[in-house]
Parts: sequence; C-alpha cells; structure tokens
Amino acid sequence: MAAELSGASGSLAGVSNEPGASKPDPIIKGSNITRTFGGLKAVDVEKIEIQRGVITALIGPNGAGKTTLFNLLTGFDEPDSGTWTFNDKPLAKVPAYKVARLGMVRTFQLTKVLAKLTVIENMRLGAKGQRGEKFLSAAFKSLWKSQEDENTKRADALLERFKLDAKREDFAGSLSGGQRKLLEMARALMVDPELIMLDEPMAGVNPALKQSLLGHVKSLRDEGRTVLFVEHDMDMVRDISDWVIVMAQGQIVAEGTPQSVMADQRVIDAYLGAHHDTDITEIDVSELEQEAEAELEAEAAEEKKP
Ligand SMILES: Nc1ncnc2c1ncn2[C@@H]1O[C@H](COP(=O)(O)OP(=O)(O)OP(=O)(O)O)[C@@H](O)[C@H]1O
Repeated sequence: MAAELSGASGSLAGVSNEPGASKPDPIIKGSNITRTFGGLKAVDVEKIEIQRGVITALIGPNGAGKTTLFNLLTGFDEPDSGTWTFNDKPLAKVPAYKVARLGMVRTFQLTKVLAKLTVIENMRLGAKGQRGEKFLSAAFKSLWKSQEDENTKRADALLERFKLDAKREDFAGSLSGGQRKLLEMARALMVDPELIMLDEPMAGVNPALKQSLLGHVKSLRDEGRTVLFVEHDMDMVRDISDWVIVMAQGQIVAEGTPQSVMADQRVIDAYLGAHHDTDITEIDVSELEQEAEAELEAEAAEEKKP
C-alpha cells in the first residue's frame, strides 16, 4: 500500500508502508544497525530512512529500542554493527558533539547537573554542541570567561520565542515540566540544527501547555527543519506526525501515515499481543488494568480452594 498525502507530508506520497521503506529525499539512511546488551538485541534495524523536511514519529512499546536507536544515530552510543549517513556523510564512530555541529541534534531530559544551572547558562551550553556531562562544567567555564556575545544574543532570541525570557536567571530545576521541555528544545536550537530529535516532548507536560508545545514542534518543520521524535502520547503522534515508524523488539515492524499505522495489524500486534481486535487509538488502559486485576483475583481465589 502506498501513502496518499498532501501539505508538508506531500513529499511522502507514494512511499510504501513496508519497514525500512525508501524515501524520495532521505536526510538519514541507515542499514544493518545492531546493538546488543548482554544477550539482548536492543536494536536490530535492517534498513531505515528518514525523509527530509517532515515530522517523523518513532513509536513502539516500552523496551522496543527507540532510545537506543536515538543514541546510536547521534553518536552517544556505539553499535555492534551497521552504517548510517546524515546528508550522505557516514556517521559511524563520529562523536556526539561533532554530530551536533554537522546539524543533527537530540534533546535531553534535564539532568541533575543542568538543573543546577540557570536557564541562560543552559542555553549557552547548547551552543557548544553536545558533549557528555563530564565535559559540561569545563565547557561552561570557558564560555563564561570568553563571554560569547553572539551566543548570548541567539540564546535570548530563542528564550523569547519559547516564552522563557522571564525565567532567564532562574535555575532550570525550578521550571515546570512543560517549561523544561521548551528549554530542551530551545537549547537544541542553539546550534541551528537541520535535524532535531526530540525525546518524549510531551512527557510530564500538563494539558494546558500541550497545545503550545505542539505548535512549537510544528514551527520547527515550518521553518525547514526535519523533526524526529520518540513519543508515547498517541494524541500527539496523530496530531503532528507526517510519518510514523514503529519499532518492536529492536526491529522496525511497520511505517506509514499516522492513520494507516494505527490501523496496521502489525502495530496492533506489537502493542497488544493477544488483544487483536482493539484499535490502538482507543486503548483504555484502565480497562486493561481491570482485566489484569480480575485475573489476579481469580488466581488468588483458585489458590484458596481446598
Ligand atoms: N545501557 C543499557 N544496558 C543494558 N540494557 C539496556 C541498556 N539500555 C537499554 N537497554 C535495554 O535495551 C532494550 C531497549 O531499550 P530502550 O530504552 O532503547 O527502549 P525504548 O523503546 O526507548 O523504551 P521506552 O519507551 O520504555 O523508553 C530494553 O530491554 C532495555 O532494558
């Protein structure tokens, strides 16, 4: 089946729904990427292509390998095997801060170290690309000393755009869940990336801020960037994705438009196992919990029988 699309996702018209489907203008192309932890194959991706200029969601059940794949592509982890390119440049073994300078950046949840810095200090660190946490305090010192005016100007403009300017001197740790997500996005934009990878942009965000966050993500695409995001919030996936890639047990099991993917039997199987007849968009978690509870009660009653 081929996708029928219009608007921003029109460039994906005609792309097949098969896992690893070729795209007309891929910004990322990867093949045979594997990563094993002990005996567990966390990532086992035969082929992946990410289309330029659109919003792609990476979804899948817990433990599917989404974060590990993110880490591999951005140079934060090394694969056991595999090759991938960004703008046709091979990236295997390229460290994360160099990947960021090339124009591919991932967001990070606010760590303890970053929470103790102010909002503007976080932004200035973003300008340095992405080194491990160990390097951050050293990088901060040198930045502070050299007073990079350009970076500060860019940081202030971004804080204004993301409505964080009033929080400029506050500790990042004092921000609300939604404001933290905005800061993560703003910080990643300090290097003016072509591809921005968002790690669960809706996690811990209250409903009032969700719409505003969605608007910000769409605006990244509208200004010509490519967006790839990992997310469990299916409303967000349906609302803003042009394309969805589904992982399960380390592999890509399906892809397509949000509508086609959510009706795809392979996706329903991946999420629900035996719950075949359920529409993934209408899963009521409390119902599943009640079922599990009832099963436990029945088991307990069985055990009590003489
Ligand atoms: N550093 C690690 N050491 C050992 N096992 C790991 C490590 N990182 C990930 N794993 C394992 O690899 C598998 C894939 O994990 P990963 O975090 O990539 O999944 P995910 O799809 O991002 O899950 P979630 O949606 O819950 O964040 C899991 O079984 C996880 O326990």
